[in-house]
Amino acid sequence: MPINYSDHQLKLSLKNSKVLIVDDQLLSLIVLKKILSEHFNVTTAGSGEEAIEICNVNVPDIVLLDISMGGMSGIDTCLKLKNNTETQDIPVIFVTSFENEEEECWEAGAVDFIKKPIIKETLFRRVRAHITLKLQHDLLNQKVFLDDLTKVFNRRYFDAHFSKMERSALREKVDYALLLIDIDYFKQYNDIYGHVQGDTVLNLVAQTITNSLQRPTDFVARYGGEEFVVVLPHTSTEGAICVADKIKQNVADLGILHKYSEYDFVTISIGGATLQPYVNNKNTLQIADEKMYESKMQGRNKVCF
Ligand SMILES: Nc1nc2c(ncn2[C@@H]2O[C@H](COP(=O)(O)OP(=O)(O)OP(=O)(O)O)[C@@H](O)[C@H]2O)c(=O)[nH]1
Repeated sequence: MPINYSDHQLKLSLKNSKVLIVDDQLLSLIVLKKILSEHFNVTTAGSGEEAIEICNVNVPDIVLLDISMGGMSGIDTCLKLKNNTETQDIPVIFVTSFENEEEECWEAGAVDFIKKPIIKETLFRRVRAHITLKLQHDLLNQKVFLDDLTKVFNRRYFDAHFSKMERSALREKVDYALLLIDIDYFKQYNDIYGHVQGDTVLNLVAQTITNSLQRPTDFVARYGGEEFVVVLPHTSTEGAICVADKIKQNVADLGILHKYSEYDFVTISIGGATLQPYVNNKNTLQIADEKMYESKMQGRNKVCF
């Protein structure tokens, strides 16, 4: 089912959408930028290497890529973007004056290509069409992968991304950590204060966990009713314990009264596990779950690894 933006919303999103133009010919960059910056937020890069750097820091909504450049070619730049989970969804349009490179462009993952000499109206309309599709795709993803109540990622997102991430961590031999977080005595909280207040607490805890994470690649998902899972890529056990302690403290510091709890406030129990590809490849999720249970057994408001 198509998702409809209102005209006003769409215009606003298009105006703010980020276009990256990559070309090693200054004149081409100037011409393309002049046409597109009337409608979009345009950045330029003079090489494939620079484009990759920009995309890693500030992901654009679309990339316009010259095929033949000194240094990294357009095709190699595109392949590099498509091989990185953070940048693989950026649509890439090739801009070319060559006739016989179409096949290679499609194979590299391009969504389209535009032939030189550039026709102003064609360029604008093609770019606009692809950005509109991208915005609709992002909106759909948001609806499919966000938890309605807390607005953090949902279980579906976690399941979809976790196994992919676990495989890439094993392949690249890097550590990553997983935290399972459960609100203590939440059944009693609902019973005493009511479900509406319970929902408010779930929201506050979700936001507190989110605010405790610092790296853009870290993420939190609602794993079940009152349970959250945090994924910390490229993180050692020591680092993950620091993050877990911080989350536990920040939730306790909210000071949400809970008469039933021996701590008098809402607290959380955390179980953690780290995947160390050189040492083990055990099921991190299962270990984190067992550790979380250990935290409960040790008196709650604890972190166990
Ligand atoms: N308000 C609210 N409550 C929920 C939601 N999802 C799950 N819950 C409640 O969370 C409670 C979880 O209770 P239990 O699994 O027994 O655990 P607990 O009371 O937190 O006890 P411990 O985990 O042992 O500390 C249940 O009462 C669920 O109804 C939700 O979306 N909103």
